Parts: sequence; C-alpha cells; structure tokens
Amino acid sequence: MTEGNFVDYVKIHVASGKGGSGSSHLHREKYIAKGGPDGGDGGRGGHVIVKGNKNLWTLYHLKFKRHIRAEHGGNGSKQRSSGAEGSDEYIEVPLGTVIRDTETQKVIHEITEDGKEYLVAEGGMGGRGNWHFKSSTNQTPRYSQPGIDGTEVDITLELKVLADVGLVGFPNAGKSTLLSVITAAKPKIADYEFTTLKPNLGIVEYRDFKTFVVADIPGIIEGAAEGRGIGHRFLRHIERNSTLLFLIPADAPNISEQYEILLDELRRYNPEMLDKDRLIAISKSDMLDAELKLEMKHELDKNLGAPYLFISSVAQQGLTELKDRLWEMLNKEPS
Ligand SMILES: Nc1nc2c(ncn2[C@@H]2O[C@H](COP(=O)(O)OP(=O)(O)OP(=O)(O)O)[C@@H](O)[C@H]2O)c(=O)[nH]1
Ligand SMILES: [Mg+2]
Repeated sequence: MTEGNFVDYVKIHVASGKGGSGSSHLHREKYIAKGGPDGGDGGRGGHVIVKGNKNLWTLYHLKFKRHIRAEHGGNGSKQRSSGAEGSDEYIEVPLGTVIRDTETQKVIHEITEDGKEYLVAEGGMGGRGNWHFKSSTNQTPRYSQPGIDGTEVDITLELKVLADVGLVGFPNAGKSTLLSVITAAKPKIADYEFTTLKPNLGIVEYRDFKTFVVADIPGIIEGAAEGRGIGHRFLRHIERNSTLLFLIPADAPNISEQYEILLDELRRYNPEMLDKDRLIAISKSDMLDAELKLEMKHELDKNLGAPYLFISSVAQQGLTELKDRLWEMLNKEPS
C-alpha cells in the first residue's frame, strides 16, 4: 500500500435497470383463425445493491467509479415467454460503510455485517404481457404494459470503521515507520513534521493467519481539537477503532506530559475517545542505553497512567511483544 491508499469517501451515481415491456403478441397458427393473446411479461430491471465484505478495508476499489448502472430487463415475447431479468450490480464495501443520499446528506443505511445487502436502487418492474388482460369482453387485447423505469440516485459512501488500532502521536513520533515495519504498507517517512498528510492503512499479519488493521494518521499537535495542525481532520478515522496505540519518542522531554496532552486533545475532540483501550509505545528506544532506560522505567511506572512498552522500529525491538499486546487487547472479552 502506498501513501494515500486510504480512500474513505466516494460519490457514485447509481441507476437501476428499467423493466422490460410486456408483449402484445397474438398467437397465430395456420388453421386457427383467431389465436389468443400470448405476449409474455417484461423482465425486471437489475437492482443496484450495496453489500458488506469483511475482506475489504477501504473504498479504494471504487475510487474511479462515477456511475454504476444495472442492466435493463428484457422484453416479453410470444408464447408467454418472459423477458430476462436485468442482472444486478453489486457494490462491495468494507464493514462500517455509511450510505448517504448525496443530495440531502441523509444517512440511508449503514453496512455493518459481512454479506449483508442493501438495495439502493430497485430495478423497475417488467410490464405485463397482453395475455393477462384477456377478459370476456376482450378476447384479444392488444394492450400490454410498458416496463417501469429504474430509479436513479446519487449516493455517498463513507467509511467509518477504518481499522482496529489507531496510531496517535505528535508529528515525527515514528508512526509511519512503525506501520512500515509491522505491515507491508510503504508510507512516506521523513525526518520532519507532517510527513504524513493522508491516513494510511496497513494489515498486520499476525501468527497463524490472524490479521488486524492499523491506521497511521497525520500527527496531532496541541490545539488539534480546535483545528491546529492537520491531525484533527483525521481524528474521525480513529473514532471507531477499538484500540489506540500512542507513540511517544524516547527522546521526548517529558513522556508523561506528552501523553496527557495527546489524551486531552482526544478528549476535547470527543470524550468517548477515552473509552477505548490504550497502550503507549515509547518509540525510538534504540536511542536509550540500558541505564537511561531503567531510569525512565522508574519514572514511567510512577507517573504514566497507562500500560506502556519500549519499541524500536529501526532496531526491530519490542515489535513482537507489541503485536502480542495489541492482539490481546483486540480480542479480550468485552468487560
Ligand atoms: N532512531 C530511530 N529513529 C526512528 C525510529 N522510528 C522512526 N524514526 C525516525 O523518526 C523520523 C520520523 O518518522 P516518521 O515515521 O515519519 O514519523 P511520523 O510519526 O509518521 O511523522 P508525521 O507523519 O510527520 O506525523 C524519521 O526520521 C525516522 O527515521 C526508530 O525506531 N528509531
Ligand atoms: Mg507519518
């Protein structure tokens, strides 16, 4: 995955298929003077259906789709044969995708389960063929129904549940570097602030084919909740993650204080952010020698009000333990 893979918002014009027309055919056979009506029904137009797929993590596959049209139904024909149904179009989306009417911005539906389908545009009904209209007073109706038009609607798809673990940290804390070493993602990394401008997702492949998703978002700074920096715009991406991983670099002047500032920004953005499970990773700890690390431990045990561990993405230290801890947190029984 590369920078900007994280498409979480798409607008699509969808149109279901028109129903096929009923047929007005009159049955003809050589020696039968007046055959009866035998025109078949038109087929239903195709639906457009949004469907949950737990293997999708972004809306990236829909990025360049502007229009989705389902097929029209086929027309009815003689011998009461019905027209073919127009085939349905499926729009597969990750779980946690909200469907809005683009015009009114009203939420139409939210996809939360794998395989669950939601009909966004129903295909038009096919018209009925003339044989339905035969009566005692009209034995040979030449009338049949036209198919009903399909419907068209502009929808906006927005992904809310983006990942299991959201990374929280000041700019330059090493968030993208961590993502690049625990997942196959290749985010941009650099020695300056606000390297990451768009969120990135990576999938951690954990023991025995278990996976979880980590979201790397732009750094948060003090005042983010009031709109300083750019990180606040992305806080909504981690709003529904169950677990937050705070990254604070080992060379930060005061780790406990930095943690409090980050917490405070989250609280001001949305107090519910503090209901999530939290783990603190002291990043870049390759810069600490044994003595300094011990000293730091004493200090953190006393002042830091959350579980923590030391990691180094560069020296590949503490990463297995980090994954173990995150996995445990993600899979613990809800209390
Ligand atoms: N020594 C050391 N340096 C690291 C480590 N991890 C990251 N860095 C360096 O820290 C700098 C910032 O890393 P990034 O991963 O871009 O940081 P970020 O938190 O994503 O930064 P923003 O995207 O700007 O918010 C880079 O120069 C990295 O090489 C580490 O484990 N040890
Ligand atoms: Mg970054």
